[in-house]
Amino acid sequence: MHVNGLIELPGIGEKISNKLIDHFGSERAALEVLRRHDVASLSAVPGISEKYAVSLIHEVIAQEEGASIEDFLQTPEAFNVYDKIVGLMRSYAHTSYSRAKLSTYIPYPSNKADRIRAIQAELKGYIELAKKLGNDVELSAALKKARYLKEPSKVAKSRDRAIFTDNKKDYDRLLGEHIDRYLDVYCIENMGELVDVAKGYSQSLILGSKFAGADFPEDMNVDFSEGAGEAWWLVPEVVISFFAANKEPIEASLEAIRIIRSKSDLNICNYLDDAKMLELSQEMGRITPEGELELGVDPEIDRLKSVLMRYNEVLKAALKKANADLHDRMENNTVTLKGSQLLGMFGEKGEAGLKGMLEKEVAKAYVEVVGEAKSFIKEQLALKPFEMQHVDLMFNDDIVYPIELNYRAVDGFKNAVNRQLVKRSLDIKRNSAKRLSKFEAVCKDMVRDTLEFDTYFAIGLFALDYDLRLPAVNGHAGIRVTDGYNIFLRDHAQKVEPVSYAVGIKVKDTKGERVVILSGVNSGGKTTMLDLLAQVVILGQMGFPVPAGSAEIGLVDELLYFSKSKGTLTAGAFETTIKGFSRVVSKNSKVVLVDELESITEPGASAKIIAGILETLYDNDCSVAVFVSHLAEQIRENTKYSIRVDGIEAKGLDANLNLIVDRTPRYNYLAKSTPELIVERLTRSSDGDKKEFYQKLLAKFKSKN
Ligand SMILES: Nc1ncnc2c1ncn2[C@@H]1O[C@H](COP(=O)(O)OP(=O)(O)OP(=O)(O)O)[C@@H](O)[C@H]1O
Repeated sequence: MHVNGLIELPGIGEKISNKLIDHFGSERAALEVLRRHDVASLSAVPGISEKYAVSLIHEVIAQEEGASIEDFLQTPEAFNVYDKIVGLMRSYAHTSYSRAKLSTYIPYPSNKADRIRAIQAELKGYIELAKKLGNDVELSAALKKARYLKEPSKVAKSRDRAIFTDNKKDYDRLLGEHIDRYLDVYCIENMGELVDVAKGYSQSLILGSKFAGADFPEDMNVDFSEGAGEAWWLVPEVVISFFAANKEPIEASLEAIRIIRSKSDLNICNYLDDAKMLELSQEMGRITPEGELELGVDPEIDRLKSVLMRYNEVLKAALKKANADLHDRMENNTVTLKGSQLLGMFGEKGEAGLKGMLEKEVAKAYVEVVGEAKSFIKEQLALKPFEMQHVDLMFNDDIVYPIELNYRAVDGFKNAVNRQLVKRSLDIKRNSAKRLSKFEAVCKDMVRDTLEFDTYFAIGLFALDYDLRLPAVNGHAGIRVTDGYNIFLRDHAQKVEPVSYAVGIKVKDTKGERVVILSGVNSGGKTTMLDLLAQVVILGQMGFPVPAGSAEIGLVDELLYFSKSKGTLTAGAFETTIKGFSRVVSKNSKVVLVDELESITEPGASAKIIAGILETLYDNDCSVAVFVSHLAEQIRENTKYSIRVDGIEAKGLDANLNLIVDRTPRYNYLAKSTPELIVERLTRSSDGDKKEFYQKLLAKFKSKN
């Protein structure tokens, strides 16, 4: 892009520029978004609507290519046709990225013939691709989930872990990499200091060899980096967070690429071979969108997690059962006291003696019940011997009833399990982060290319659905449409009749006249024909396929489309309209389409004005023009130029006396007007005096022709 700074672009003031820099992080990043024509990212900036984003991209294109959409589409009606076409096309996009991006394609002027042909060449492949992949529901589902990758929300700083380096160089590097956003980082001189500071953390990550082999206190959890302490080792959760936050679009892109490659010849994202695709998708399958490890990745982690989740409920159940069992066992017990034992109660040892004696009676049952409770806990939580040591401590050796748990021991148990989980998760996350970290840049490219694919694929699908074909493109202004149809008629109830027409290009029965009048019956399809020609010019000059069995366009620089005015204009509006027509004077090559200009004023004056405009266009070698008018004869009377008149004729009346219209214009033919046909219908459907009267009127028409 030739634009060096945001502020150089029209439409971007200081306020917007700051907003963009703020949102994208730097001016460079913002310019990159503009350079990519990425409307979707641009319109995600607060305060920037999609419409404004599209207009900014059009400015960028104007700077890059020296071609602006306003230069080509010279009238609101021309814009309207463009907007409607793009609107139809957008409905074929699967992603909001491509939907927005489709609005950035513009019709190019004639000096961009190479660009137009290059787009045509690229689209040719995508039209073929749409035939192969258009009905693939899996591809469509995958593409719908693709979207631009986002930065993950910030990972919270860990209070459990800290990094200790033994040298200033590593320390400065870590700060430079902003690792201190996620972990405390220390540069430590000696062992004493290290042990002192490390006390505040449950895990100490040590970089450098100074402390290797040193005697650390037993309760200190130390981890030595084998390498230079890269991000994946120090803060694997940060590396993983990017992939976790973007799990859906990354996996969707992988799936889309897999389908595209397996069902077509397109080697999309060729920098990612099948082995790498497999590795990436396996790694992605191991993490959850929250950045945790998926269930099943490591059975030990699953077990530890399940222990932490269920231990409370299992302990409660064990306790309840133990108390019930003890109660049941003792319920049927009777104790027989010998007389001496009974008397002993009143002796020196008193009640204590009796309790000691009774304890023996309960002890067996108590030990058995507690033993069963421990086994139950072990079995339910699948505990390991080391964890069972904590469970042992939960039960009192001395008999108490009801049996109670020692809650300090329960806490110790929970902490021990948690420590194991944290350590093991860290190890496994490090492995994942190490493997994933090499894919970060690749993922960005891959998702971008998938979204770009969807943009062209949408055009391919649109072309397939509307049966569009690439036109032949040549240098001199002209349009030929064979078996064309107006795409805006698609949803009409009537069957669309294909039409053929040419202006500025020689076909049978013409001399390739560039400026013509199109006459015809009311509702014959004249406006529909002008719309079709506008569609062909716009799509053709975008490098896109057009709605015709075959078509040829001579490239021009401007399209001027003027639709029918709603009635006679006031003097002021009339003046404005004529001023609008003064644009035809420019020497630029152009296509001019005008619908019934006569209705702006009285017929006599209109015919003179139209004749003048036609002469001006006639004198410009590189203009083509189609004027729809009912005043063909009067216009011809007002000019010495030989202007071709074509006509959409009603061939007559059918058995029900309805008009039979041939929608394809007949060259060099002034079509009968509807009034004449109506008089003919009245003649045929009446008799007697009335028939005679209608015949007389009809004869007037005939004599005029
Ligand atoms: N090729 C076609 N196939 C099917 N229907 C068509 C075709 N062309 C036009 N029509 C239908 O005929 C009707 C009249 O078309 P249109 O408005 O283009 O005629 P018109 O000649 O411009 O009429 P008017 O002289 O009243 O302005 C519309 O409903 C349109 O959908």
